[in-house]
Amino acid sequence: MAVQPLAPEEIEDRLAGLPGWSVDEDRLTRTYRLGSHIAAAALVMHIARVQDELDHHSDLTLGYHSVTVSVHTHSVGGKVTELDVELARRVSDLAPAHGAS
Ligand SMILES: C[C@H](O)[C@H](O)[C@H]1CNC2=NC(N)=NC(=O)C2=N1
Repeated sequence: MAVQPLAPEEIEDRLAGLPGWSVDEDRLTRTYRLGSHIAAAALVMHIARVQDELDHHSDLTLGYHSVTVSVHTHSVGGKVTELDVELARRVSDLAPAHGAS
């Protein structure tokens, strides 16, 4: 079955398992803080590799000591789907190894 937008209660349920993440204007988002700009850039690269693996891509904003991840699903008109939740879970799993918080 094709991916479908999640209902508001489904999004709340998924957010309960994704500490630090929130939904803003139909985007699943989190900002990570890192110890240096290079550490932040390395996190961006790691996330980019996972995104190509999943064939699902967030917008990544590289700051001085920060990375902001913002994702929705283009193919359903920019709503939050299970694909976004899966990417958020993958990012949550890999971020601590970068010292991200
Ligand atoms: C052809 C390719 O599978 C699609 O364009 C993928 C790529 N990455 C994507 N990323 C996101 N966030 N939403 C999509 O609908 C999407 N579609």
